[in-house]
Amino acid sequence: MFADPYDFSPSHPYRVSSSTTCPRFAIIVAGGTGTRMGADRPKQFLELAGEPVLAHTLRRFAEPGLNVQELVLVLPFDQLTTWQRLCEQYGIVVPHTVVEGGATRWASVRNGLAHLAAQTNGVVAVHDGVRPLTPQAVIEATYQAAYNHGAAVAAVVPKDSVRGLNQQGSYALNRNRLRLVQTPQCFDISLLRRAYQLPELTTFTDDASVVEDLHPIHLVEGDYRNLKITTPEDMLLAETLLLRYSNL
Ligand SMILES: Nc1ccn([C@@H]2O[C@H](COP(=O)(O)OP(=O)(O)OP(=O)(O)O)[C@@H](O)[C@H]2O)c(=O)n1
Ligand SMILES: C[C@](O)(CO)[C@H](O)COP(=O)(O)O
Repeated sequence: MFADPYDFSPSHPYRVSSSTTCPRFAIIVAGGTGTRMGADRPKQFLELAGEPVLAHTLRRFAEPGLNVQELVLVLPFDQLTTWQRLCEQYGIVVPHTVVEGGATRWASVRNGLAHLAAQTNGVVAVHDGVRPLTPQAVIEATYQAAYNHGAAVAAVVPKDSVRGLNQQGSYALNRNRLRLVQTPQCFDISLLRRAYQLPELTTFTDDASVVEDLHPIHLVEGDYRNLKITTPEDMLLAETLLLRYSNL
């Protein structure tokens, strides 16, 4: 269904050293306000199974087996002390660096990337702070695939039928030729930096859409449990999944 993420052909330009020695970084974007959630605070701070959503997400990337060197957390500029208080209240001790976000997701990623300006070599993952259920295997496979291909994104096959809209009404789309895109989205760090030096477009919805004019995007099999908390019912679903799958 997906191209093999472990393509070890010797000629690939991105395979310059063994993947275990290639530095890994992560930018967790949590600079949004959560308008669609409609809660009394940004959804990344809501309590999910006893902890803020963001604490679950950070822990996924702090797993020792992943070997992530630096975790950059992007927050709304006016919520830095809120997060500091939550860390104290819930005893969140995952090492991370906090960076102020921007007006759009694109601007938040760019700020996170600016913090990694000294890093010239390695793979960087960009991940939504509101995806607290990403399995380790998906994170590892996406880092690996970016090491092998330069740019890799987790995605799943749509489960529902899909229709496009036209002047007459709507028409059926072949869902076997479509993918629903998730995060993490992992990139060679120099490639991502080049892409984020270009102007922001209104068509950008994720990092793959920022990079794709410069480099092909390799798809890695994602996971249906890797949901993005967007509207209130997602909180119920996420809580159920977290309790059911404690060892994702
Ligand atoms: N200026 C922004 C906007 C979004 N994000 C982050 O990007 C991820 C995906 O965005 P989305 O689910 O749309 O979050 P919000 O923008 O907070 O939600 P909404 O669109 O409903 O306001 C979230 O982790 C969000 O915090 C960000 O870092 N900076
Ligand atoms: C990046 C993303 O999570 C991939 O599915 C998604 O595009 C974010 O979209 P949103 O418009 O910020 O909700």
